[in-house]
Amino acid sequence: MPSKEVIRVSNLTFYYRQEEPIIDNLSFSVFEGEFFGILGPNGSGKTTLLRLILGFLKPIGGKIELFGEDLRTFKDWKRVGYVPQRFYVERAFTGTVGELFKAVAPKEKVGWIIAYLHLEDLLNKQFIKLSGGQQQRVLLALALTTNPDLLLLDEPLTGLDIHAQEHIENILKEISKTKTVVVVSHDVSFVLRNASRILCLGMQECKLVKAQELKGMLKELYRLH
Ligand SMILES: Nc1ncnc2c1ncn2[C@@H]1O[C@H](COP(=O)(O)OP(=O)(O)OP(=O)(O)O)[C@@H](O)[C@H]1O
Repeated sequence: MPSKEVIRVSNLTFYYRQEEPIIDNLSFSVFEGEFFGILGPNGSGKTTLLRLILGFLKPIGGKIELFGEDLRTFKDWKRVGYVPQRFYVERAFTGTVGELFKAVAPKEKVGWIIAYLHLEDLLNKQFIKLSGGQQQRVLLALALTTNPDLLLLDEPLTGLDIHAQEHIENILKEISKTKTVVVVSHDVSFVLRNASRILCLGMQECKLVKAQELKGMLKELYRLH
């Protein structure tokens, strides 16, 4: 039996300014249990695509479905976890890590995730004063508090040192055993190591490829001519 579609994007079109199309008639599906990568050069629309899937932006044309339901009527947001780019949230989170968790859910509901990601020692610290790797673990934990079936991550490794990158990658590997994971990343080797299929944005035509097919396309994707 074929896997269920967790995300279905059909003929999606989006632009901020009509003269500059960002996403043009894009169609693809993400299936249950997949580790799905989204690659593309700066400005190719990766974050925009995630924001469309999350309903923060409305498509100009086409349709998005989550768990088989049209996004326009979808309400089961507990099934979807989102880890935004760390640099975007850094200034917005002024409190301690403990306060952040308190704002999201009661202690008995987030206790498991605090233990799972070893965040106990960080609870009294201010988010802004944590290291990049620690901040990323907190953002991951916040996204996991509802125990979502689908996790969307925007550049989870950016700005982290090798040690922190390895740590986050291992956590994501573990998480992907039980959840569908969609990752936007600039780190081609990270995506190649983990994703089974990869959507490449920003080429003349967006392409959906299997990981083993990607290597031959990197020149075109990143315009390395
Ligand atoms: N709110 C906005 N208003 C107008 N244009 C925007 C807005 N957000 C993004 N853009 C433009 O849309 C294009 C796609 O941006 P987006 O952030 O989705 O790309 P990206 O692939 O995620 O880039 P990066 O790799 O740099 O994070 C860029 O040209 C960007 O300047």
